[in-house]
Amino acid sequence: MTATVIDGKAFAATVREKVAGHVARLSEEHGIVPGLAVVLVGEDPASQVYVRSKGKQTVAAGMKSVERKLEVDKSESELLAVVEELNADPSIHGILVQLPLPAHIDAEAVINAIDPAKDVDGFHILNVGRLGTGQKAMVPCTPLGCLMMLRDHHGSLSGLDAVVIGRSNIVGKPMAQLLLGESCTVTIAHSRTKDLPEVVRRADIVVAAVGRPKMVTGDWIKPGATVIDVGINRVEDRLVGDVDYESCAERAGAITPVPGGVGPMTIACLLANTVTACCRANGLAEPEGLTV
Ligand SMILES: NC(=O)C1=CN([C@@H]2O[C@H](COP(=O)(O)OP(=O)(O)OC[C@H]3O[C@@H](n4cnc5c(N)ncnc54)[C@H](OP(=O)(O)O)[C@@H]3O)[C@@H](O)[C@H]2O)C=CC1
Ligand SMILES: Nc1nc(=O)c2c([nH]1)NC[C@@H]1CN(c3ccc(C(=O)N[C@@H](CCC(=O)O)C(=O)O)cc3)C=[N+]21
Repeated sequence: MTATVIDGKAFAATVREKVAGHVARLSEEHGIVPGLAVVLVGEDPASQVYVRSKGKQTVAAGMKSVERKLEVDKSESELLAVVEELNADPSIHGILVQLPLPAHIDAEAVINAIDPAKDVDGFHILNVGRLGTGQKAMVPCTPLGCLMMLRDHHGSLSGLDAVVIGRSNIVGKPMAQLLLGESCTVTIAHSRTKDLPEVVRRADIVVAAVGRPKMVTGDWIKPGATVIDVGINRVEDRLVGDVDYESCAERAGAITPVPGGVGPMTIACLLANTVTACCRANGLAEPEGLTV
């Protein structure tokens, strides 16, 4: 079998088009412009690329984009002061603090200082709890993007066996919650999982979020399974996923490429979450098709 390629880049363009449509309506009917603020501490080159790309796409969708850059040696309280300022700014509906933060800053404290209504990353403890209990939450962008692609490909996910490799707070755990919400039978695998290949072989849906280039190989994949590759690894100046694309594409029913898969969907969902947050903040009906 040769897998269907799930084109995240094209899908993301359709999400951004929907976002732009909602933004235009907000502006025409209510005079409201959604605003997204991205805060970057330090000068990590990869982070700079993402932040620039987020800013450009935010503006292209008709929204306001604010970038706040802090030098790498700024203190936690200086960063918290920036977060407080953005929390209080009525023109800002979404706040994203780019991770990872330098080691001298307590990332958890910073995330939980963001107004949960503006937490477009969905990392605030209140949004994590809401997602876990099935209440209306801000949903983390990467898992949200993965779920949109899975729903589009499968329709119903009910009863499918899903294996999520990775248990981070930003990808693995919220991904597992979303799949559980879709009535999948969910297994979360991690570095202590015994016989990972055998666990993955049971899966109808595999989501790899590990950070190890090409770790998942074709012989782990149940024929016809859907493989979602979250991994972004820079190897000799090339981007490589956590999935060995060539061997997995031979067995899978569908697969996302890297680049051009989950990455573009993550940014599109960030824009979508900003519009959702803006509508909620203004007591307006939630735009359809932008969240779960
Ligand atoms: N496309 C996108 O938009 C995004 C991509 N990413 C990418 O996704 C990947 C994962 O990111 P993130 O979740 O932040 O990473 P983390 O490093 O926070 O988590 C990695 C997870 O993988 C597990 N793991 C590590 N080694 C193995 C192994 N040999 N076998 C099984 N599990 C293992 C770890 O297990 P344990 O908990 O036991 O240590 C951990 O749970 C990275 O490549 C990152 O760059 C991340 C965010 C967004
Ligand atoms: N608070 C916070 N929220 C995040 O969502 C967050 C973060 N911090 N820190 C870093 C990770 C990583 N991440 C990516 C976003 C887009 C691409 C993306 O667009 N990738 C393109 C390629 C980009 C390139 O060429 O470098 C692709 O896969 O096709 C990748 C990775 C968001 N993250």
